[in-house]
Amino acid sequence: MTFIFEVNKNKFYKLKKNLEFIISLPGASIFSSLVDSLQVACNYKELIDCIDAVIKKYGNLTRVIVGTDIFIVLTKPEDYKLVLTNVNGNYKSSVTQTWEAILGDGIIRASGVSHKLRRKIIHPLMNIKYISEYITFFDSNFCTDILEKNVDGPMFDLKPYIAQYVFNIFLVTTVGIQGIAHKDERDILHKQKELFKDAYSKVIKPWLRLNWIFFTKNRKQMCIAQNTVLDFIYNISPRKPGNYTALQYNNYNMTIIQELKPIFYNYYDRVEQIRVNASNKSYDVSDENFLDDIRNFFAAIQNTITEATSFIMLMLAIHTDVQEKLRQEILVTFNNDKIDVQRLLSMRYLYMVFQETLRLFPVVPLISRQLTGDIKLESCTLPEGCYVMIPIFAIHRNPMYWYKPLEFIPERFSSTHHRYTYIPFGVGLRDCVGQKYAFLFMATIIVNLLRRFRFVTVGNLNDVKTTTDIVLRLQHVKMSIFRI
Ligand code: HEM
Repeated sequence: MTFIFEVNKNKFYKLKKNLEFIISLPGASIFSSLVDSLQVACNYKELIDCIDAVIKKYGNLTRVIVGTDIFIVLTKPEDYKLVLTNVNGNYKSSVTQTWEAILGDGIIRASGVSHKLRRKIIHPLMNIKYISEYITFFDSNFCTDILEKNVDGPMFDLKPYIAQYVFNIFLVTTVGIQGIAHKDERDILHKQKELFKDAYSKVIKPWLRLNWIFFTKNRKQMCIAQNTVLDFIYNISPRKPGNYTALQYNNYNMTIIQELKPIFYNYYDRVEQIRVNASNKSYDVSDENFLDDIRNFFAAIQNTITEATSFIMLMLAIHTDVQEKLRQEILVTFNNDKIDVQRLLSMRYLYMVFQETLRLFPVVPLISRQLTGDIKLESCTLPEGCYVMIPIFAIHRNPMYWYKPLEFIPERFSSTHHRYTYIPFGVGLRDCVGQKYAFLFMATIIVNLLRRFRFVTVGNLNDVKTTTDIVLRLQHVKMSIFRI
């Protein structure tokens, strides 16, 4: 009894300390934060626009309410660097609970020892040496061949074509499968997208988390969507947990590529090594965790690369001078040769275009944490238990750090900038493990597209329409293509 009392007293004091700190911060009143939060929930405002407006008004270290939680927003590089590189800033915030249907207990949501172990396994597998082996798969004619029917035709949406290509490359590089039955592909991608939208809705409209009240048609659809994606992952996984049985066994028409060691085969070898060597048996990756990590890679690769490549292609179609300059670099570097990593990495202008697009359109626009201990900043101490948000989108468009922040100027990356004002892949202990994979894959697509086609669109940067769920997305990528 005394123990329970002590534990609750402790919790109460932590909460009190937390609230007192939040209220002491300069910024909008809790009441007006609540009004902003309701406007987002009712979709009168986009979350990232709302956060942007709050920061513009109140600056660094302010507060916003998202759903049921109050977040402290950090925009000063020195401050968020201290949080993201501190072990007390290693836990994801409550927001990620709503991502469970998409990510399960995979590495992106995991915390503590389980996260540390899986990151230790995955991180080395994503270095340039390993990723270079996948270049021959990134570099396929399929990427350009599927667009042939649109040459000299009317405007069309490029995004579904990129999504189809990314799906194929995800399969071959992670689990070594080529030639999946195409009838399922659209359905799986569509259901994954619905799950993303649903997870985001639950963040900003917390009442939707009460599944038992809202067991509506939508909830049933989400259960079907979740099971479809899980079944797909189960069917493609090289290892299957004993206690999971696919609802539908899809006998995909697939070929296993023998000459390649895909990411999750390497991953499993490392798990086996740990099992043999570890004296502590709890230091292990369960088969369920293994499956969830494939599911996380599916979500990460499919969504970030499809959206980021779409943003780059749209920027090139709007800024035809940049497109031409990049094409010249591509022709000088490769002409019609097969793509290799050394030459890809030598292309400075391509890298600038990549960086500038992710500055304006960071496909992961916000990151958040819940602190597991106090963190001392220069101006104050963030208390244990508080929620912290780092608005990458707003930081990348802050005029204090960027000259003409709303313009697309790849050349700005020809000179150095403050290391922590540009963070599309996050920073510190949980930064993106897939950044090299992302760059090499996207760079290969762009080289192949630009040396075969010219891309043209109508409108300018102000006409670009985005939406956010967990990822920043383009609504569509309408353009025409012509042969070079
Ligand atoms: C343009 C493409 C991408 C962008 C902008 C991006 C961005 C990010 C960001 C900002 C984080 C940090 C999240 C946080 O701190 O809470 C992250 C984490 C992560 N990313 Fe990416 N990502 C991209 C592509 C990829 C790809 C292609 C993969 C897989 C091959 C991947 C796998 C991951 C994983 C597993 C994590 C979690 C790392 C951890 O928590 O330890 N990402 N990504």
